[in-house]
Amino acid sequence: MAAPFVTLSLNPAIDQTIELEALRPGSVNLARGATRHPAGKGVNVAACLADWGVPVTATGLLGEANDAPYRALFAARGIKDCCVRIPGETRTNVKLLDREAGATTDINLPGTEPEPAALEEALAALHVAVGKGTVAVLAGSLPPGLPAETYADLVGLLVEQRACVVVDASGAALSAVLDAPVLPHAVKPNRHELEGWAGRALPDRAALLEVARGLVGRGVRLVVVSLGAEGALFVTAGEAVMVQPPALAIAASSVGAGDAMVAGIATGLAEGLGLVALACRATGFAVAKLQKPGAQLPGRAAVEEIAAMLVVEPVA
Ligand SMILES: O=P(O)(O)OC[C@H]1O[C@](O)(CO)[C@@H](O)[C@@H]1O
Repeated sequence: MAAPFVTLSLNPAIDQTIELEALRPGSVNLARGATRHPAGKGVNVAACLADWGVPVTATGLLGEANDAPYRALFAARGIKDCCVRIPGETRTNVKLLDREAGATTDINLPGTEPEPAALEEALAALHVAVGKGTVAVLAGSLPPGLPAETYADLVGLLVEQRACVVVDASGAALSAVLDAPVLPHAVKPNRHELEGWAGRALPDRAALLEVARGLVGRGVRLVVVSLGAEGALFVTAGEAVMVQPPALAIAASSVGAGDAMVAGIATGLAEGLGLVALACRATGFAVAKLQKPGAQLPGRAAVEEIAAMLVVEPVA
């Protein structure tokens, strides 16, 4: 039977977050401590969906040598584990959390090139899980050796299966998706990723809106541009709104806030929410995540409370 929500993680990562008083590049830095979380964009989206309380299937690739934290995560959150194991380890990405600056420096490794048979098996598992009405989330970088068109080709196949496809990718993989004849239902670039696609700086709201509307004009039904502390811009054919998050202190970490937003978008699409409600839901997910380490939401009531407080501004 088709799953309601499916995520694909072809290049997951264990996030090692190292907490520093202040990051001093080029010097010896004494850490306050470190934590490790099973992560990667698709895994993070799946974890947030599970916290929201909807059934979710995780597909993709995991290194068999260090899959224990993923097994534990999937078991604890009730996520259906359809990930294919490959020889070796899932990469570890390092996040340097600078408490003084309130900023995180990400050091993301390339990951492991999968054998063609393992990739084929992972994609077969994705197609088995997906059916009419499934919200399928393709998120994160591609591992070495995979062509940039990997997501673009998958979008075509998943749309044929009548899934609602959401893509969170960057660089050449995002460009290939946006240049393909069959487009996903929704994309969520950040400013930098959208600038990469546009080939120019997008310094203000007007510039972001113009490019987002261009994508909607090409056939993407929903474009969400995440802007960190500034909030996010949500654009469809008929409407555009900006949601500004409250000026909250980040209690835990900002890593994965974009993934939480993608999970919120996925639930909004599954429920057929209007743009304003979807924008508040998605931003509510992202803001709620900031209060927790790793990809965790504090629970439906807390997310809904945050979503209800958000200021939504129509954008012309
Ligand atoms: O797949 P990418 O683009 O390398 O990003 C992976 C990183 O993104 C995150 O999912 C946060 O968005 C981290 O958990 C992870 O380390």
